[in-house]
Amino acid sequence: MLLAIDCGNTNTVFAIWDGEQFLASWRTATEWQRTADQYYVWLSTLMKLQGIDAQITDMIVSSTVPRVVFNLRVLGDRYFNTRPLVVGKPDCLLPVDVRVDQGTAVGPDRLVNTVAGYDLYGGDLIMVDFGTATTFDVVDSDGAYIGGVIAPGVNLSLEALHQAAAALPHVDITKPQAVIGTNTVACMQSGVFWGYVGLVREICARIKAERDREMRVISTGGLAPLFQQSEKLFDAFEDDLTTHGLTVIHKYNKDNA
Ligand SMILES: Nc1ncnc2c1ncn2[C@@H]1O[C@H](COP(=O)(O)OP(=O)(O)OP(=O)(O)O)[C@@H](O)[C@H]1O
Ligand SMILES: CC(C)(CO)[C@@H](O)C(=O)NCCC(=O)O
Ligand SMILES: [K+]
Repeated sequence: MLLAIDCGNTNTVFAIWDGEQFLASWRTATEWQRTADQYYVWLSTLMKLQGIDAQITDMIVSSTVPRVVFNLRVLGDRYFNTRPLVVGKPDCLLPVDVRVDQGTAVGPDRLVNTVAGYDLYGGDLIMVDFGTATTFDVVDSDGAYIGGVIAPGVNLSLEALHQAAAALPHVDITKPQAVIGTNTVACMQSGVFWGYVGLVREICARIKAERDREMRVISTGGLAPLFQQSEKLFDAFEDDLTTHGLTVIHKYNKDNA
């Protein structure tokens, strides 16, 4: 059984797969201080609750926070007797090329999204991930990652307004009733919601123009459906794109070991 871990700057997802079959996933806040023993108590409790009793034999990790990797390695070593594959490390092979400026350390989540997108949809894609940051990953016709765009995340933008301006409250994102807000919260939601609709449209249009071809736009991340419900920004939405990509990379490394 495979334990696939996707650590973002805000949240970490643990997913369990039996071959091609998805069994369960759980989400926790990302905290680099958490020890292997803490992870194990949490994880084994949830596995028991879900009735998963088979042993974990393999682990793969994608982490945008380098410091958490140490304790996840210890988790594998101490409790599952396995050495995790870590996306982005030289001993983790990728089934696609990465064509960027020399010395660039591409976020492993973006590489994993590229692999997942190519596996599910083929080439010529724009993968949009609404996480801590909103990222656009451009996938070439042969599946290569050829660069993209990093924009501030939706929640981060709202939080920045709250942090920087004394009179602006903490606000959760939602689709506003109108563009013209008649109270502070509505004004903030309008700015971020419609600003984001414009951002996604403009960036995708410019990527397509720069590539001079049609490209499919695939979205992932908890906030994607909120944007899609009002405007058709994406050709498809994938709920667990990153964990799917992790299974593809794990299999590729097994097959090419
Ligand atoms: N309707 C909604 N309104 C506000 N927040 C939402 C809504 N739906 C989902 N979310 C939030 O979206 C986030 C989705 O998680 P996702 O994995 O896409 O990004 P993240 O975990 O915040 O970022 P990262 O992967 O960078 O850590 C969660 O934090 C969830 O609380
Ligand atoms: C952009 C984020 C924060 C999105 O999670 C992550 O992919 C990252 O830390 N990237 C490193 C820089 C890059 O991808 O070019
Ligand atoms: K994510």
